[in-house]
Amino acid sequence: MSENQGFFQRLVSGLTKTRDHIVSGMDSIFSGFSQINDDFYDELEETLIMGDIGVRTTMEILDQLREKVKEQHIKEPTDCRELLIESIKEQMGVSENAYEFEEKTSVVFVIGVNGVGKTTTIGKLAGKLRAQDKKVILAAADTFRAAAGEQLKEWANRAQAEMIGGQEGSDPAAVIYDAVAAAKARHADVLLCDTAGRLHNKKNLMEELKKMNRIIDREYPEAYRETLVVLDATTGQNALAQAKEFNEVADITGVILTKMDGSAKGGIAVAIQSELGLPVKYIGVGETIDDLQKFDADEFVNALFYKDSDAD
Ligand SMILES: Nc1nc2c(ncn2[C@@H]2O[C@H](COP(=O)(O)OP(=O)(O)OP(=O)(O)O)[C@@H](O)[C@H]2O)c(=O)[nH]1
Repeated sequence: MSENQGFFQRLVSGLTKTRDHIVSGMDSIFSGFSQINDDFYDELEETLIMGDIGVRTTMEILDQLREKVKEQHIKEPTDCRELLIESIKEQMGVSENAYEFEEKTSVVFVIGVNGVGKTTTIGKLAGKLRAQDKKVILAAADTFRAAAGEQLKEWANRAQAEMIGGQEGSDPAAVIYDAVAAAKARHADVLLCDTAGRLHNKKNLMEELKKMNRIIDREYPEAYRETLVVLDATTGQNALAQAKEFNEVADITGVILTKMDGSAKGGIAVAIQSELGLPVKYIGVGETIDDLQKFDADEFVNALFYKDSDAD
């Protein structure tokens, strides 16, 4: 098995629950109807919405499908499968320069509510960058939660990255200041900042992020900037709502969706890209350091719909 195929198969197995939830339902509609009629479209609509693809996106996908069916004089419901896959891919678009920060001297803020897998994700990302021989420094600026610093330290050790901060209750802005000084002095490639992304006080969160951003603007203006929000894919529509709220308080440049392996709600990746215009950049497909994958919309849809072979 080539490395690429292995990667695809891991994605396929990570998406098992989502596939069972969305694709099996759709396939039974394709085979269960003998003609394309309103009921057929209604059932597809329900399955897509239940699959967390989002209401607006579902409507657009179905409008496109209707158009294509008409244009191409399609009569058989089973012939709609490929058209539907095409439409889902079109909804997701492509984002350019998505991974530029990996190549540049950069500062990456990572935000997200408790328990979404933020610390684990930062550890995985550090591991990924270290594997590319990058010098990585972690800033433990989530200073509210007890043990957050310790947990991050464990990941820093695992990834062989340095960590700055970690004192519970210290000022996050001071941690960022120290971390920037360290990043400059040690010529780090990427400074990954774990921040306390608490949404229950949006004003405070906004102020805190602004303060940290001002420090970087002043002390490290040459650094490339990235703000990633971590969302738990098992929470479906709730993850979409969180992304929306974070987007109101910060200039989010991308999303990391965790726990795709345990989620039946992977369709949320489509909704986040299509409804919010936020690129999903990585997905978490397990708990170990290697379980973070770059997100490729085409590959994602292929892994959902063509589990046995490479669709390209
Ligand atoms: N299956 C699976 N589990 C994951 C994934 N990412 C994180 N987890 C697990 O989710 C749990 C929570 O992860 P943490 O990294 O502690 O979450 P957090 O968001 O940092 O939480 P706080 O530090 O409390 O804000 C841990 O048990 C992780 O192992 C993933 O992609 N797949």
